[in-house]
Amino acid sequence: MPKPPQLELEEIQTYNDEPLPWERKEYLKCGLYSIDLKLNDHEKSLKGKDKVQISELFPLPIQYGQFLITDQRNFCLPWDIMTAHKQGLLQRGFKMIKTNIFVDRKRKQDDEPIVCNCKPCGEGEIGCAEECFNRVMFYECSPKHCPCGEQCSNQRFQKKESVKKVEVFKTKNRGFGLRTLVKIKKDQLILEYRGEVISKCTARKRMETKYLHRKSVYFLEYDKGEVVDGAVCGTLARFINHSCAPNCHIEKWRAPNGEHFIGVFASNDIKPGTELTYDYNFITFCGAQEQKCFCGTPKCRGWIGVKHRSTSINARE
Ligand SMILES: C[S@@+](CC[C@H](N)C(=O)[O-])C[C@H]1O[C@@H](n2cnc3c(N)ncnc32)[C@H](O)[C@@H]1O
Repeated sequence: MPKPPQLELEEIQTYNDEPLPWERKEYLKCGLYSIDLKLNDHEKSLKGKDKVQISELFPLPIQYGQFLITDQRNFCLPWDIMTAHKQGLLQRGFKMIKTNIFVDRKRKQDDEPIVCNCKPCGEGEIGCAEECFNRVMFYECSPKHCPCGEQCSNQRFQKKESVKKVEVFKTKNRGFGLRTLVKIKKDQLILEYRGEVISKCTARKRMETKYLHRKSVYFLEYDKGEVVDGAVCGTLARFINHSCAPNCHIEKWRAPNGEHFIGVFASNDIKPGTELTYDYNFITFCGAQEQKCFCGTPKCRGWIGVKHRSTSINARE
């Protein structure tokens, strides 16, 4: 059996904003441990340490605890953690997450799903193709309610049908970028852009504090008054750079519970080894102001972000 890599417990993320109960739960679920999130007396006594053992944060049962700590077993890291580790993402303090984290409000739970009028199809046929009115409206069908059942092809985000073989690489002058290792077809969903869903007010606060000296910004408009922040956690989509002549674009799809899926889609067929890019200017990329563009294409406009538009976080409120 191959030896599992030795993972250092990561540096603890600290958040200055007082967390709400569901936010704390969501962070813990996603493995983002923060000293500031745990405020009982025992945890407070741990403050000031750079690194904390998980067993210190969650005291283990008396009889079983010692066994859990000392027992050694081989294990295989899950694919996404392993990939992130190999690409050095863990060291950069970035976590992959499976769903968005809602920081300033609760996730919507039971919105009335919109059901299409497609006819159930025979075995081997594809349901909810181009004519499906949910698809036309950029709504994903609900697995529980769609008349096409298992054959519905309009649940790409929910079925996580993204391109798995992509790779983070270091560019010459634009930080890290993302490229595909496989052929991608026009209109294919490449990746979901996930992160923390925050209000524009929180986004502005973050810009003025913890992101003040950061060169890279990871905000993407989620809904009216809200943005997805992919800086601390998200998917590899947050490594996609801007280009004035891009090969991808962003689409926003409605989820059956009333939330949204933000996706990076292929604008044309893309060959393996090609860097993935989209145009930040055609979607609100709050905060990415006055950055020089180094996309290097003949169509380059010289700047990325919202420099020449009145859509910054401040201007919108
Ligand atoms: C969403 S991040 C993209 C990933 C980023 N390059 C990284 O290393 O994490 C956006 C940031 O990447 C950089 N960037 C993206 N596209 C660029 C471009 N065409 N020219 C210059 N910088 C770019 C800018 O610093 C921008 O704020």
